Amino acid sequence: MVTPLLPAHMRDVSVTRRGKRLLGPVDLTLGKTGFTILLGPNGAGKTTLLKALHGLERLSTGAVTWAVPDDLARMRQAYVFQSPVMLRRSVRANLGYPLAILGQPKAQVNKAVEAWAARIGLTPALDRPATGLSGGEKQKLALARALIRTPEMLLLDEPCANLDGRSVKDIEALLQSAHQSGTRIVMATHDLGQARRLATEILFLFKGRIHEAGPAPDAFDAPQTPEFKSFLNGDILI
Ligand SMILES: Nc1ncnc2c1ncn2[C@@H]1O[C@H](COP(=O)(O)OP(=O)(O)OP(=O)(O)O)[C@@H](O)[C@H]1O
Repeated sequence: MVTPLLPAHMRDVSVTRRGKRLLGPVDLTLGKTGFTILLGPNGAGKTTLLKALHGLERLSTGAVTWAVPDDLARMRQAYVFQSPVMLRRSVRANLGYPLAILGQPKAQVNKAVEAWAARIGLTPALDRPATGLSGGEKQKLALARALIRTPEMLLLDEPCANLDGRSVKDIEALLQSAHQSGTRIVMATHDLGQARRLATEILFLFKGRIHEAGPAPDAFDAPQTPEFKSFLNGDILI
């Protein structure tokens, strides 16, 4: 039997750069299932926390541990950046890339690519350069490219920033479906409506620290900290 990736633990994690603490100290356990939404004002440390979890940030103190060794843990996660990074190749090559580097046979890669292209409405664009897609199309492609190898954990940094309603709806549907299929999701967003629609669990960050953590309906209905209350009221936190 394959050892599950989760739970993951952040213990006393902090990130300091040029004398400024960007994150922490943070203690956090991510359970085996759930859709965690990271909320917080600009500069609260959401991106830093996501990167620290994925091993992209040098930690100043503490450690992130998974139920499997770090190198295996990394391979079983996918990270979607706020601005999607496209290979200067076709949509087909972008979508198939994660499977191709795993050495999967071409026919199998093509089958998966075509199924995912159909799901995200990009079948007609398969042989066009990915760099020419619209913002919404690029973000859907980035998400499909992350999901094509069914990661156990998906980390997303504001994947819907600057997208129109149609694209947001499509991306949320893909995320809901991945969550229902068992992918553990941690996602930063500025959009409270989106957080209410998607979250099973909320983490509210302010000045690099977690101020609120808990099940989503409770956190929204009865916020425990003055900072999260103010944030939900739309106040400007400084
Ligand atoms: N490499 C770095 N060196 C110095 N400061 C940094 C570095 N990276 C990020 N910061 C600062 O760290 C703080 C936290 O940034 P982070 O991007 O994690 O916040 P965020 O909550 O994701 O913000 P936003 O919602 O604006 O994306 C910010 O004040 C940012 O300017």
